[in-house]
Amino acid sequence: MTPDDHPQSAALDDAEAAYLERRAESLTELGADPDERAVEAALRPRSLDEVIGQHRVREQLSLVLEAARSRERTPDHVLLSGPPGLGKTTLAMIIAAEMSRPLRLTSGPAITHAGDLAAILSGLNEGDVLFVDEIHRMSRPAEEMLYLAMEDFRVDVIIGKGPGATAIPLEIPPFTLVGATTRAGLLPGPLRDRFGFTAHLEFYEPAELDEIVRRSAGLLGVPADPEGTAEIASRSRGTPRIANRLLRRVRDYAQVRSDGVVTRDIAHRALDLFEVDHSGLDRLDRAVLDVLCRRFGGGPVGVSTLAVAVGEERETVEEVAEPFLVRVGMLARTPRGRVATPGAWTHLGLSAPAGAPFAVDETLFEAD
Ligand SMILES: Nc1ncnc2c1ncn2[C@@H]1O[C@H](COP(=O)(O)OP(=O)(O)OP(=O)(O)O)[C@@H](O)[C@H]1O
Repeated sequence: MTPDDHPQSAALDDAEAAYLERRAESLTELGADPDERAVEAALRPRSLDEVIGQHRVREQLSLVLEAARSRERTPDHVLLSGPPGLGKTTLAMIIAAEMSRPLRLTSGPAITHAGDLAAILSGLNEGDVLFVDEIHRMSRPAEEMLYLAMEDFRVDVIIGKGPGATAIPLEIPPFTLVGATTRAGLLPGPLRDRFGFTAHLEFYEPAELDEIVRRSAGLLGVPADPEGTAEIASRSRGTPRIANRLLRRVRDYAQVRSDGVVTRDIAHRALDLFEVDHSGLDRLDRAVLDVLCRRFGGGPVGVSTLAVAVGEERETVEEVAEPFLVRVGMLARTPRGRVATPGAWTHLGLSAPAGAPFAVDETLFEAD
């Protein structure tokens, strides 16, 4: 099925195009190339049935939506958390499509004043789905306004300042808020508690990524053999967005340097060229491990220091590189800072010095 076959396609495409336009600048992986963005949009699953992996979340969400449909009520508010590129925006779009309702999209950093939020909320119609990306970055006053809106479908708009200020209550039609965050831990308890359904998206297994790459290759009309897609999947850091991006780069390589077919050898050569290694680590991942091992003897070292040492924003190291390195067992978080595991030393082809943290006291490490 092509994206255009889907009944909600037109409505989604408008919302999606406008939203992606606004956040293009911040999507470092996607760049501002309109063609790349169009391809990314075309590859998005349009219904829960098309979503690959995340079986539990899919099943839970399907139940929540079906129950709401049968009661003819708007579904409970939904919080989606997990590292970038795992499908939070895609799921928000699907929630709206499955409820046959329009999706309104905004993001936490765009809501700097409570008034910004009041304007968005007052423009909603009954049953609309409001997607707030990076919800943990909303301003405090807006957050407090959102509590009331989520619970009572009402906000108090404050007119004036100081002792003369008056609160004017404003009714809002019932709506569903879908919040997305890479940092669920940063959400204040009262906000988290107001979501009726919370789902944490996990990194994908290689077999699931392989299915995603095969589906995307099919949609893009890229001829690929099974070993070729498996090679791309195994180097995609457990992340569908990266899998799709690597597929596009391997396709480029296959077209320019070969006969256009994605084989294992072509994928191998292309990904080496783009500095994605066999475990899927990219330049930033390797830089983090390199600095940690070579400069700080394996740690422990604070994440801010690590970020400065690799020349990246703290958020990027914390939200992009770190979760993957923890997941593949190369980095651990401890109360005293980040430390390299034996796997990190092996990956870099180095041997851990006698005083490296893991050799000293394993009880230092937190369970997660
Ligand atoms: N389960 C899935 N099955 C197939 N493709 C997927 C799946 N999840 C995500 N994708 C693909 O990965 C791309 C990235 O997904 P999406 O933009 O929803 O991620 P995200 O979690 O919202 O990331 P960010 O927080 O960085 O915006 C989508 O274009 C889609 O094609």
